[in-house]
Parts: sequence; C-alpha cells; structure tokens
Amino acid sequence: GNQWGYGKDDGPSAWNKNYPIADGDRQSPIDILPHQARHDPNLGPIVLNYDRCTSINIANNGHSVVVEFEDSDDRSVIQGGPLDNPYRLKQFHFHWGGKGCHGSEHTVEGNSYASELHLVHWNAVKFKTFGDAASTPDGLAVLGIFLETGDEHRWLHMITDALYTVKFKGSVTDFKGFNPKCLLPSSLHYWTYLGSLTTPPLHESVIWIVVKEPMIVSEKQLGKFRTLVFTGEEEDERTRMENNFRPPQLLKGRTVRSSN
Ligand SMILES: CCN[C@H]1CN(CCOCC)S(=O)(=O)c2sc(S(N)(=O)=O)cc21
Ligand SMILES: [Zn+2]
Repeated sequence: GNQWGYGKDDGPSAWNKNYPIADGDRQSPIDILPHQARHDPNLGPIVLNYDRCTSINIANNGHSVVVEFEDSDDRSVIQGGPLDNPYRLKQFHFHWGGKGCHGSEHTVEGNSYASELHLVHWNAVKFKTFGDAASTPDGLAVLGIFLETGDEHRWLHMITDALYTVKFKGSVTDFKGFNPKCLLPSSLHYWTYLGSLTTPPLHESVIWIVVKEPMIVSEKQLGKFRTLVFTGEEEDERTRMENNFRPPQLLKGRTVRSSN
C-alpha cells in the first residue's frame, strides 16, 4: 500500500498527498484546552468490561507495537460516556518520543506527555466488520491514556519484557492472557470529541475519549520502546522506532466535552 512514516519525507506533513482527508474537518489528535471544554452533566462514566478479554499476540507493524484481541463476541467492551452502544476491544498500541523528548499525540494546553496509549474499540452492533467500522463515522471509540515518566509502572513490564521479541517490522509473537485494565489510571475522568485515526488512512471514524489522569511509567520502561525499529530484519538500515506521533490538528469549530 501507500508508504507513509514519521520521517522528513514521508511524515505527517506529507500524508495529505496520498490521504487528502488529512486536511479534513475532524482530524486527530488535537490540543485540548480544559477551560474551553464544555462540562456535560449528561456524560456518564466510562464502563470497561475487560474481565473476559482475550489478548492474542503482540506485533511490530512498522509504525508502532500493537497487542491484538479476540473480537468475535462481546467479551471485552467499553460502554457508557458518550457511547450509544458497547464497542469491542480490537487492539491497543502506543505512540512515543525520542530520549527525553515528548511523544504523546494529544496535548493539553500545548503540553505533551512522554507517550500515549490507544485502546481501539469498534461498534459491532452497527457494523459487521472492523474494517467497515474503521471507515465510517463513529464506528470506532479510542480510549487515549497519557504516559508520564516517574516511578516504575508495576504492570507495564509485561509489555516491555516482550518488546525484544518484536524488534523488527513484521514480527509477531504470542501474547495471551494480558488484560489492559491493569494499565489504566485510578480515575477515568475524560475529555471527549469527534475525530479521526491519527495515522493513515486517517478515517474520520473515531469517537475520542481522552483520560485526564496519566499513567506513570519509568524512563527505563519507556526506553525499551525505543529498542524497536521501523525497519524489517532483512533491511540493512536499522531506523529506531521513536517519535511515531502526529502533531495536533486544527479544531475547526469542534466542541470538546468534559466528564466531571
Ligand atoms: C498503522 C495503522 N494504524 C491504524 C490501523 N487501523 C485503521 C485501519 O484499519 C482498517 C482495517 S486501526 O483502526 O487499528 C487504527 S487506530 C489508530 S489511532 N492512532 O488513531 O488510535 C490508528 C490505526
Ligand atoms: Zn494511536
């Protein structure tokens, strides 16, 4: 397919060549201004039912590290908040910066976090396939969690200890029995707005739910993500996987709502 990346020539500023929707009216990520977000008392809490979730594998897709889930039934869903239906967990992945730099996609009052976790869910009530949901407005709900550096995260080692097995683009290894609920911060207060995928094909299909409280991870844990490479094992250059984030896009009149 169309080659895109995060480099000088194939990065976010060049994506609109092959994906003109990059200049669309509901693109993501955005800079969130908490004081301009509309507090909406009708926005209930986000409810995660991940107790019977089934992770399958962990993979390097040449853009990020992704953990995929079994999504043939409603065993792991997110609901409530701005969502009219339960949305099924499909995968989660991360975006991060270079050493000492910031790498989140959403920013808050212009401030970036070190990294951002995306838990991708799709509306299996309204759509037959994930692909259909991913290319239709509000077919996806992505839960975004900021990562901030500080103390070691007690459970993140389960991911970082597996990263050496997926160093190269195209590598996939078994990754069973991981429940991402262990990654979530204590409070799930959030901002929500209508946006898009933050990578090509940039479909404007996402209901974004960005959690206010970051998860705390150590610099050492974050450094392990930077041992991945964008390139395949057979390629001679080794391009360190880092700075795989899209910068904030124009709000274009959208409203950001805030749970309490
Ligand atoms: C590298 C491609 N990333 C894509 C892959 N998918 C979309 C296309 O799938 C069609 C079958 S996705 O829906 O899993 C998805 S969610 C996000 S993000 N960063 O906005 O949470 C990016 C992507
Ligand atoms: Zn993402």
